[in-house]
Amino acid sequence: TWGYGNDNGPATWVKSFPVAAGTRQSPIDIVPTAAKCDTKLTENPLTVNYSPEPAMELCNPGLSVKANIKSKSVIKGGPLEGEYKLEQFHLHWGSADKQGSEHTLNGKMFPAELHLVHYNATKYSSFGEAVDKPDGLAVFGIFLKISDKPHQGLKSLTDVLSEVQYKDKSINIKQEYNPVCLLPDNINKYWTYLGSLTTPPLCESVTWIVFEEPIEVSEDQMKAFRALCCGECGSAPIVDNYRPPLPLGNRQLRASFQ
Ligand SMILES: NS(=O)(=O)c1ccc(B(O)O)cc1
Ligand SMILES: [Zn+2]
Repeated sequence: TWGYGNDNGPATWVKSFPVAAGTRQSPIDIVPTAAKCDTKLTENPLTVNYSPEPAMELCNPGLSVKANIKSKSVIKGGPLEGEYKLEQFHLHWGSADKQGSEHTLNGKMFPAELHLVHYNATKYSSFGEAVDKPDGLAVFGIFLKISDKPHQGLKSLTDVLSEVQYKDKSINIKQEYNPVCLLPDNINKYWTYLGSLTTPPLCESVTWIVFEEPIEVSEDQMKAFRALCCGECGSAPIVDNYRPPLPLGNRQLRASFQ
């Protein structure tokens, strides 16, 4: 099956998933000077209405770490038509701080990138129905950068990652958890473009919203992600689970700010 190794990594995915060679693939390199500031985005601010998740499920599907959301947490506005409901969030990270993010900023990689995955609940009745529709999904991309202080919101998760170290392990976070704690302070400054899932099946169904402001995490928190395993005890660590950027082609990258 697909992965991030030499024999099954991003360059091989097109064999089983021809859309990998499509015209609206993700991630991309974000070049702020090439983005068009669109006042329609500022006039219609992005609104986030997240709710606390009691007993949030955290799992290790083998190539990342993922939290599944059951409560009604929704977003709308900005580039979105209708209301999009949070389905899950997960991350991509590197084996070292010099790499790990999927989107890049003027060619620069961040140590990690957090994805909050939403589906168009106005038009579709489930994530599964929305996942392959051109207006089906909206994903928040949030860059992580290293600081000397841990990220408090992520700490509830990084402190228990050892309990989902191996593939198919899952736990419930006892303390109720509101994913709003994962967002940067300023969500009014973002870039948006039409793209895809960054892993197979690579569906071209995502309106990407990538925030300018990173969230700050500690080196110890990065080490906790890098200690997760792809399989059972003794299997390789989950690291470098990122797809490198694809050409923007003739897509328009829009900015919500000057
Ligand atoms: N990495 S991503 O946010 O583009 C993403 C989200 C969901 C799925 B999926 O449900 O298969 C795959 C990739
Ligand atoms: Zn992702």
